[in-house]
Amino acid sequence: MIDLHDVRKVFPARRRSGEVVAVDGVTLQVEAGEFAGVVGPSGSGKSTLVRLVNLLERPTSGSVTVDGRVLTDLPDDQVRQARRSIGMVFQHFELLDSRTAAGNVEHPLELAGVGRAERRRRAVELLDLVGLGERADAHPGQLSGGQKQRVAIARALAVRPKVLLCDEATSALDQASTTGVLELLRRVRSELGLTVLLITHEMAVVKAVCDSAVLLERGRVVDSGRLSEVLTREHSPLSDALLPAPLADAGAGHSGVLLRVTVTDRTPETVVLQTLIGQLGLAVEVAGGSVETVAGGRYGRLLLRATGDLSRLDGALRGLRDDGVLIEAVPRDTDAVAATGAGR
Ligand SMILES: Nc1ncnc2c1ncn2[C@@H]1O[C@H](COP(=O)(O)OP(=O)(O)OP(=O)(O)O)[C@@H](O)[C@H]1O
Repeated sequence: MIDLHDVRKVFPARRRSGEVVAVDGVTLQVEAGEFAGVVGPSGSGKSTLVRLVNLLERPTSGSVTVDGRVLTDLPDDQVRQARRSIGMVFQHFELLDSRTAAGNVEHPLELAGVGRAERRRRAVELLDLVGLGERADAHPGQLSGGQKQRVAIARALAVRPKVLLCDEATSALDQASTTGVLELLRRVRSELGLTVLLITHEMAVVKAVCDSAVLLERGRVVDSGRLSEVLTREHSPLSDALLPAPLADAGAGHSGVLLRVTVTDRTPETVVLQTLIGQLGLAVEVAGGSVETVAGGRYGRLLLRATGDLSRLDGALRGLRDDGVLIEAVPRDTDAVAATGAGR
């Protein structure tokens, strides 16, 4: 549904001479119906990338294809037309203060030449869909942040887009509103069969709603994949960003062996504990880490400390790894560094 090929965007630098390469040769695909996230540190090119998808920014080079149309081949007037099948939601809502909630939702329909009665009917329907049917006549100043974002989502859906772009859509919201807006986005994605591309700097947002994610750094894709696959990787920039490593001092200064375990749906920690405690008779404690539910599966990273007769441990670890369990002993004299992944 969204296909970027070797896209590059170069801006003239704002406060100095020279250029800024905001997006540097990005190739990515988002399938129809997929909920994809783009994450990365500040300045990594996320906002620019999302604006390249609907050609709010024209790429310096490379191609952008949405729903089978190569937007980068189209002249500006046809791009404006094509943009109608792409909705966009912004961090700060960008609602018109002078208009009511319904008036804001009607706005893109007005621009598209839809008649008054049909506009109103559609606005009421969409405000119902986002749970704001009762507030159709409220002005943005009378609505909470979460409600304003719901109006903005209804407005983005007014022209029946196939693709919804979300630029830090929950970054200005408190936790409760964030949860509500993310649930709404998931629901409209399913009910309307949308493809969603969401950019965020918050990993929790990606874990809550995305099927797949792309990690950007300095305008380049450094890692990507479906979450259910990324989270089963022992070491990767994206899996490290999504699953926090155990605390640095979790294992320092203690006896026994520290073991780092990546928990996945297929290899739950019970398999490891059964081997270490049940078969080897070791005492095992959790020295750090967490396990959470992401994309419908259980994933996490645990740091275990095993004590007792360790003579058969190496063989047992080999057996576990042969069975697909992601487990490794943390080298003794670099416990703390290795446990955080900082030594990599
Ligand atoms: N219109 C512009 N003119 C010049 N430089 C720009 C322009 N837009 C973005 N940049 C630069 O491009 C780089 C990427 O910016 P962008 O806003 O896309 O990153 P980001 O990952 O969204 O950052 P943040 O999370 O802080 O919003 C930055 O160095 C930024 O200063």
